[in-house]
Amino acid sequence: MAEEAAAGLQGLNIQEKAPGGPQPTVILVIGMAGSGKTTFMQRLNAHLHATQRPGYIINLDPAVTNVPYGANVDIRDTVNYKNVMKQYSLGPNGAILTSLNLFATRFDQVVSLCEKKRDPPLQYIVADTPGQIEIFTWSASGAIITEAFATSFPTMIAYIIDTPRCVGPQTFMTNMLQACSILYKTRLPVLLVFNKVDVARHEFALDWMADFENFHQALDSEQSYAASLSRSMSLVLEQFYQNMRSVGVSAVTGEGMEEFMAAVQQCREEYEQQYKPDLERRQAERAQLEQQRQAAELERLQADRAAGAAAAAGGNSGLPRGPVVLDARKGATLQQLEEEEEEEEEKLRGLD
Ligand SMILES: Nc1nc2c(ncn2[C@@H]2O[C@H](COP(=O)(O)OP(=O)(O)OP(=O)(O)O)[C@@H](O)[C@H]2O)c(=O)[nH]1
Repeated sequence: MAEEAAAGLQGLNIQEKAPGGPQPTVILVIGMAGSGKTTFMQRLNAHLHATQRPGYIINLDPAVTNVPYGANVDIRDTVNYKNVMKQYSLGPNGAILTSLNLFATRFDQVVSLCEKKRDPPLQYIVADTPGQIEIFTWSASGAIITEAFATSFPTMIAYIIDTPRCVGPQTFMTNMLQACSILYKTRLPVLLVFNKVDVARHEFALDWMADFENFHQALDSEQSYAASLSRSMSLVLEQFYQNMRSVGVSAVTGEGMEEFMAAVQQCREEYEQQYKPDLERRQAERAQLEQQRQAAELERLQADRAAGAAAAAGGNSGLPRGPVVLDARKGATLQQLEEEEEEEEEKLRGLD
């Protein structure tokens, strides 16, 4: 595995694929800057090792200076973020986005690495994403990477939340809206991971999600426009909360990690029952549309060829050969018109 990381993606020759057995679950770790993604990755990696669940760790953050967990694939081995910044005269966020775009073009190779036969077989593939959340969730490269995983493996999103910061109802609402938008964009199972429970317990958040009146009470003291927006949004999000799984963890102490693993299993089941049939339906629809497009193209091509052949057979006049009835003179054929024309010419010659 170290060799793969050291080699980056250069010159990979992946031939052996894992046989039919159960596929590993992909956990995409997403969250706002400072929510504790990297620390959580480190904890999860340690937990997988301790409980003997073979995992494969991927770092997709090109700007991170220190990766405290041993990544099997690291975007930094393939793309140099600082060079990208210089070469394309970009700022830090533009360079992260461009690095991710460059990496996405070769992501099929990462998927092949994940599919490679191993003994014991992989159970989990965990990917850390850039701290600037929108660079992954709202970019084409983020969508390509997510879809590449989701079409190959059971995939879910672990949305990391900084619990102590969410004690403020408006920060809580901002986090919920982000999670909701990710759910609707990717359609993948999303697990809300309330991190840092060693600093602040997450039960208040569960309470707000279970009953919006409790959330409104928390907002009572605030009269700003943002507070009233949060109040309205809590009603909109009621349905979203009902379908949402959540778990409280501490990436520092390791609390809640087994509950997290159990929730991941439930998300995997949800993927199999809901996302996969939907994905297969969308793929079938896409294939049917492609078939229809090809049939229409073929028909157009055949019509063009037929018209071309007819034009060639009609000589330079461009008119089809034979006694074709012309519109301008009802009943007159091309032959008749030519004869009449000759007669006219003879008459004129006679006059001369
Ligand atoms: N007390 C406590 N602190 C935590 C926990 N998880 C992370 N932290 C701290 O939160 C800060 C941010 O953690 P990171 O893991 O760097 O967060 P991140 O989301 O990867 O940050 P970016 O890469 O900048 O987006 C660090 O100081 C961590 O030590 C936790 O469970 N408990």
